[in-house]
Amino acid sequence: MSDRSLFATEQARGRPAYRLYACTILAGICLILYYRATHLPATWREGRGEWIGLSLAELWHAFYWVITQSVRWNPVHRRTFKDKLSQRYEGRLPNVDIFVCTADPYAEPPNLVISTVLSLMAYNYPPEKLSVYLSDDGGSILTFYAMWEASQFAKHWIPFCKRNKLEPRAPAIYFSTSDCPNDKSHHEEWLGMKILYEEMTNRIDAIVMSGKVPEELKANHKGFSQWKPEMTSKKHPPIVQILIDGKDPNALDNAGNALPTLVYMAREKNPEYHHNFKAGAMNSLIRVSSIISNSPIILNVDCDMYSNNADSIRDALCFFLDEVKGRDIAFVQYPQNYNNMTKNDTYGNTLTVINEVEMCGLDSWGGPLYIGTGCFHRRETLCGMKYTKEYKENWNRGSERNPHDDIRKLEEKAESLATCTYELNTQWGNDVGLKYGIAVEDVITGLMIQCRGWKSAYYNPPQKGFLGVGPTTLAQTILQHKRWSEGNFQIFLSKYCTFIYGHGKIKLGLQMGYCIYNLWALNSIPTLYYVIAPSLSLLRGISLFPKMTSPWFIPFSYVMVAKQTYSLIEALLTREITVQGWWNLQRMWLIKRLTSYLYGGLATLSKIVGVSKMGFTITAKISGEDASKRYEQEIMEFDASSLTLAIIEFVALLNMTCLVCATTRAMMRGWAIVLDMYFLQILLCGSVVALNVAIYEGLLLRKDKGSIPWSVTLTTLAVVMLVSLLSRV
Ligand SMILES: O=c1ccn([C@@H]2O[C@H](COP(=O)(O)OP(=O)(O)O[C@H]3O[C@H](CO)[C@@H](O)[C@H](O)[C@H]3O)[C@@H](O)[C@H]2O)c(=O)[nH]1
Ligand SMILES: [Mn+2]
Repeated sequence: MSDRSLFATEQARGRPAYRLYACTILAGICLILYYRATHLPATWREGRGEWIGLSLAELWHAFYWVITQSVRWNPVHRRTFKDKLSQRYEGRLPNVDIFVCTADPYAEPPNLVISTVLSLMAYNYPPEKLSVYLSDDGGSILTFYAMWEASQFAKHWIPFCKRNKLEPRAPAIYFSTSDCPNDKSHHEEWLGMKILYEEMTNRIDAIVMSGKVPEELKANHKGFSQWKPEMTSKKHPPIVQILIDGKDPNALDNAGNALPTLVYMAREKNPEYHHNFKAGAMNSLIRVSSIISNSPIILNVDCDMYSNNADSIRDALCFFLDEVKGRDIAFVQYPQNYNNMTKNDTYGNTLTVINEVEMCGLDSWGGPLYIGTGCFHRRETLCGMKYTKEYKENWNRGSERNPHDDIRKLEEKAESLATCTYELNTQWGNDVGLKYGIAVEDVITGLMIQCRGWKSAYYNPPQKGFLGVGPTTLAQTILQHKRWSEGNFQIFLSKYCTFIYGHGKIKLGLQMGYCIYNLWALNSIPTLYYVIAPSLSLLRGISLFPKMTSPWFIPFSYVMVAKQTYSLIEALLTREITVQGWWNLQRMWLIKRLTSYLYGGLATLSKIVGVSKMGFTITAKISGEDASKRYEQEIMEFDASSLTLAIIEFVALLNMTCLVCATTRAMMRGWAIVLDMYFLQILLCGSVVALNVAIYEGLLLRKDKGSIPWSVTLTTLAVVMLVSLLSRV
């Protein structure tokens, strides 16, 4: 590492041990496959069909396991040297634009949005170099009103944060988690700020509830006049309002310092033109910002992802400004962390394994995926530039506006860049900007950037950079993962399939890494088969695994036990997952495969044959009081649709039935014989039952609103009985 480096890359510890372990698993898997191929039952009555099915499922799992090794082979961790950055660049730090996306004032309350916006405006960074843009896909005057309030409150909030070095700088979070300081001098200031903040949020809440902004308030800003009664969220002209112009010498906070620029944008909406969801919003922001601030660096966050670390911009710049290793870095991705997870993470939403293990592994092959939020980009690479050795960034770039220019004229020009027709017959959404047509616009865009020769870096500091709101019910979790698995599978089936499109452009390890997610959807069928066929065979008295006394028993049991043990150790080593949390993760692993991935896969296929169109269901950021209480108590909320629940319940009840039958048989015939014949099958079936205890509770024991309706329980029970009987004929 040279002295001038602004960041360091370190290899994760324990790799030789891991690789040794991986080799033993690989050997075990080969033996299993060999055994399957050479011990095919002679007749169909003896389970030949099930055997073949099981072999195929195991073949798939073996392949998928190999794919997942890419990200565990050589993980790396990054460290930054911010003091060196300040020493060398303090006076000439580049301008930074920040893009925040919101889409619906009711699903994403304006108070949540502005708390995020305020946290970003208060970064520990020269305010005159900072511009924050909000894209409002709801085109709502309520959100605009909240933004206007935020622009006023910022004058108090930003100096308060900087003076007291607060963390986090999202007021909603700060005031709900910190207590009033004891010493008298700060006491008053603190209380005053809290009251100011609460009065503002109360005003905003009241206006959001009433659904309209009172006339006398509209007089406060010219922007309100842009809204006309006939406008709806689906049909309205483009609106751009510069709420704070950082270039205006009079735009100062109450300590006399400059303020960051703050811009509200609602791109034009018209049902006749497809708006391409978040990708469309981002592309409009790229254009609108290009004439207002045009900074070389763009940070992109979702409206719920507030800044939790005031130094994140400086950290990210350590990567970009490193003269040797930073030249080819296109984006710096932070992990997606949530602030609303319970201790044992009922729905396995913390993404800890992805954040702490897999992203670090991807980083060693050329960089993590772009995951849509908490990501710093170079403007040029987002706009389609290819990497060449000669490329030199112009860090001084920024719009050369005259502070006395007519702001309304500038806004009008910006509005003309955010119309529905602007992109017609252009490369926007294709080679320029974020890519359209794929449900995970972020992943595909990042992949295309990497295939143009760029790298990315993953930065996961101990003080988390960004925190957002994760799903809090089963239905939301399933829905989010359906969108993700659908979009990822879409990539795999398109011409952007990493093995083809990425071939020769990105490393094989990275191609494999992408496929971990691209192939989520395909995991559903083999998993479904694996939790049904062996259990049904158990019921029928067909043995599908080697006897306990056979030497082949060893590879099977080794792979099963060692993989689970490793997964538990990996989880515990992150220090963020409890044992109970790991167990919940295993349950969700099963549930996601049986629902999200299955539906995601089907949705992709139906889109390819043209039956359905792409959608983007926003993840809810608020939930009812009753449901929130159960969430806090870590009680599962079975609010998913009946069909979704039916699959989970079917698998749970079927395995229960099979386990009961096997136990009865063992009691009649003697445990020794039955265990020898069926040990692994019973183990598998028993594990599924153990994982599903929470489901049985929801089905049979609980009576609260979050439990499973009796109609669904009875229907599934009837189907399970029918299937069990039929299978024995
Ligand atoms: O038409 C739309 C739909 C969504 N959004 C915004 O997109 C963001 C992400 O939506 P959310 O419902 O929170 O989805 P998540 O599943 O939490 O999002 C993850 O996955 C998405 C891709 O599926 C990425 O775009 C996100 O950045 C990533 O956080 C939010 O800020 C929305 O306001 C829009 O701006 N316009
Ligand atoms: Mn989100």
